[in-house]
Amino acid sequence: MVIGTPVTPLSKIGRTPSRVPGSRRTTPSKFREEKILVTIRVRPLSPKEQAAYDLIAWDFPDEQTILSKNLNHERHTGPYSFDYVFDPTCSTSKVYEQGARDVALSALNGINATIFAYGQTSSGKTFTMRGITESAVNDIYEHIKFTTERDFVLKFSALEIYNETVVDLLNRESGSLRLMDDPEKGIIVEKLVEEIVNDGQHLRTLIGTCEAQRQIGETALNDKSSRSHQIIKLTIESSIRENSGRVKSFLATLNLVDLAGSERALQTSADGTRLKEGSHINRSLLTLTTVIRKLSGGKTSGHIPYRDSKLTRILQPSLGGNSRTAILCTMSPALSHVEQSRNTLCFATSAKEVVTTAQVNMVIAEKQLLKHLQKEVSRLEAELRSPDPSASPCLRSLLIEKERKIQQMEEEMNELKRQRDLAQSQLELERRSKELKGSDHHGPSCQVVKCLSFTTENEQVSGGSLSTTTLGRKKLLDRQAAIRRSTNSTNPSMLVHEIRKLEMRQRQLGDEANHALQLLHNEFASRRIGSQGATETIANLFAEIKELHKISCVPEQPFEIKDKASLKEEIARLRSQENNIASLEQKLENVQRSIDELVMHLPSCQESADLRTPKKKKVLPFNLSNTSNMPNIIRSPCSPMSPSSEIENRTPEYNNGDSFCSQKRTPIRRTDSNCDTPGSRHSNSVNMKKMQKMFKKAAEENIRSIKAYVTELKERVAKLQYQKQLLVCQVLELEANEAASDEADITDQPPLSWHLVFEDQREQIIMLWHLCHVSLVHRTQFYMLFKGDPSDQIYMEVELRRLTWLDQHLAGLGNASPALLGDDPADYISSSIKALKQEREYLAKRVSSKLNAEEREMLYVKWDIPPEGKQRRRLQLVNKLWSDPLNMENVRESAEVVAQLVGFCETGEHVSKEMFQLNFVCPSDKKTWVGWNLISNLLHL
Ligand SMILES: Nc1ncnc2c1ncn2[C@@H]1O[C@H](COP(=O)(O)OP(=O)(O)OP(=O)(O)O)[C@@H](O)[C@H]1O
Repeated sequence: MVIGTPVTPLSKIGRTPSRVPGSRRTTPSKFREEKILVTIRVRPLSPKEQAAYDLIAWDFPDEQTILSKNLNHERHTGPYSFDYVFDPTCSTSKVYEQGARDVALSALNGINATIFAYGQTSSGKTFTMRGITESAVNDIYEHIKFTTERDFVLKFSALEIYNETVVDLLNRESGSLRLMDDPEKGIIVEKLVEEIVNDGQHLRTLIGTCEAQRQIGETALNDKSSRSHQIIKLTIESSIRENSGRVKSFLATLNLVDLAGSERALQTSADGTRLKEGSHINRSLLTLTTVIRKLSGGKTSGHIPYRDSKLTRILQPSLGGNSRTAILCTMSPALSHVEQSRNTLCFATSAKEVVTTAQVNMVIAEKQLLKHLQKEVSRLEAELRSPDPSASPCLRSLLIEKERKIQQMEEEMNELKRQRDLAQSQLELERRSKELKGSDHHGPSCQVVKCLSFTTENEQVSGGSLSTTTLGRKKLLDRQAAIRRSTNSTNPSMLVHEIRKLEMRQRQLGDEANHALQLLHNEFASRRIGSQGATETIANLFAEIKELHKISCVPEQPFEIKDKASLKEEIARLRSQENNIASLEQKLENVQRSIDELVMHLPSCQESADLRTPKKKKVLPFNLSNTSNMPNIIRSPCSPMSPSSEIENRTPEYNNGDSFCSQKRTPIRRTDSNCDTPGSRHSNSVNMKKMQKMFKKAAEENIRSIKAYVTELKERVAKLQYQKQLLVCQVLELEANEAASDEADITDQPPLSWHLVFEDQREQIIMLWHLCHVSLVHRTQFYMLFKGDPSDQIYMEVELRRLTWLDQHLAGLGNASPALLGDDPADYISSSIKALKQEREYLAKRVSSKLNAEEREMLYVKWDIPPEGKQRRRLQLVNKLWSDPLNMENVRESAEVVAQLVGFCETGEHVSKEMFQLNFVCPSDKKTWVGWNLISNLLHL
């Protein structure tokens, strides 16, 4: 039978706290107050009593109550209530189970316990205690047998108090032993032999020896009357080794006390020695009764006469002290002993009011540990006050680590500052450009982000992530090129419809580019400025734009898709378009470069303008009064987003009839309209120098404005390209679905090659997560969910595309035109880094609750985290998570740890693949994308 932890009935919990004599000997952890467990055992009538036709004088209406039968027609005695009342039929094992076991086994858990039998002579104390002791010994060894995680040491000692003399029952020769007050341990019996118990049998032998040594005498009531109080003391120490390596020990004593019986000299017919014994017995029992009575009155201070007898001195801790206590009161049922029985019941009634305050006793070693820890704390405090790196290697390495981090942070700050300065200057440019554009808030710049433009394979990516490794970056550049090349798809009608829409926009872009070029041409032609080179450049640009227009011109077709063959045709057409888009991009690049060249020519323009002053006089469209309207005059051409009504060039106030300025939607016509107008004639009277200066300024601004616009066009083409790629992703998804029903479709994607592709893509994704400061939780979820299953293909592709795009965006932030980012671009990166930092802090808080001590320790050792400061270690631990994108071991372990910290498992109980949905909705809809959200929200995807 396995012995469980003893439990005290709630009803036993007392109210009155009491002093704890003897509690100083060990380190108590917590104490609990409870009343003494008091039970009554009534033995059967003895043969002698039966022979004398004695009657049973008591009734037992229930298990808790006893009352007299009123056989002599006297008044009723009782009823008396106790924790249990055992009638003459009850076995000793039942008495043990209900009246002693719980208390006795407390000693196994470091709580002192005392069980004693009290009663009139010959009432059955020794009989009962013998059975109790035997059962307790059995239970204790049973418990030890099944509690393998703890080491137990049992020590045995025994004494008797005979005629107020304490005698060692294991060593009678030692004579009378003295009682001593020990400040730590309370009352101790000097020189009392304590023997270590080997096993249960050894213990039984020792108990037997003591019984044999005990003073027994024959009285009229009992042939073998105990003439002394016997106390068997079992000290139980148990130790357990905790995870921390600290040994935790409990120490408690179980006292098994068999008191001598109270007796009446008359009844026992005692004389001589027996009379003397009886008088000592009675006196000590009287003291015990007094002590119990006083304690039961709730007295915790004041005089309690413990010292009036050796019995009460020794039992002091058990009576209202640091002990759980059970008193078994035995009585004869006989009518002839009813008076003594009443006394016993009175004693029991008092005893049940006594409250003890038992505590779990930790072994003194804990105090030593505490002292040691205090010393350690003082030492560390002193070290912190005057850090001496040479004194502690750990501290030194921490300092080095800190310095390294500070340096790294400084570098990051410098980089961010650099990016901020760059962005500020770009913002300044944008501001000026906006001033020129006046109230037009609907132009393409409102919709487009500069960074959408793709880099070529050979192009250097500037302003990229701070911790990019060359290897990782090179792979990503390769990937970007690969993405541009990749187009393989089938063609559902919906997608074709989408693609056609995009193509329409593409055509519009071509138109706008054309307009831009014409405007540029007109600017130069009408002013007759620029060199021969500039004229040639413009001519070339025209040709290119024409070409561009031709490319993007797709004949309108109905979108209806009839069968699979036509789907394939459409896809094939799209594939051919891919190159056209690339070439469109290239051409816009050329346009931009050409414009750059023209801007370079501006100083010479000024010179030539000065030289041709007389001619210019005739053609100058401006005078001083219309400078405020200049932004309206030199606005960019309309975009598909801009309503035509907003793009008209307003007529300057003072030149209402000016043909140049009054043209609507067609600034080109300015060249056709002769500047020999009333306005121009009026300008002849204006100071020529001032006009020249103004013209030069206007031309400059105009060209810059066109340049900015072409940049935007380029961006929009890039975005178009990206949108097309996303559509291709969707086609891939459909293909994957189709594959389930049509195996032939996947024959060109053998499992082996997919596996290799998967590994490659995963490495790239991991690197991109790192570069783009993507949330660790997102990384972990994705990593755990997608393990290379063929159905993961589309998810991998999409994740890669998203990240590639985002990475390009971040890399382009440093040199992109501000194009309505609105805020400081450096903020985007820093806010992502900040979000990641917050996420790490959040994870650090979960380390101690989600990882057990062993797991933590293992990771600390594995990741070389010095043993300094719990909190610091946790933070260092989470800082190592997902910190090395090239180390797949680190990646795998990081994913496992983060999964454990946030509490999701590989089976995807809390996450699903659908979370990484393919329809490219704004990622802000996804709850888990902490870092990604911040960035992508800003991109207006
Ligand atoms: N519950 C019982 N069932 C049967 N016999 C019992 C029971 N209790 C006691 N006896 C018998 O009664 C007699 C007296 O018991 P015991 O010696 O235990 O009394 P005691 O209270 O210890 O007396 P004393 O104080 O004189 O030592 C013994 O012969 C014992 O076997």
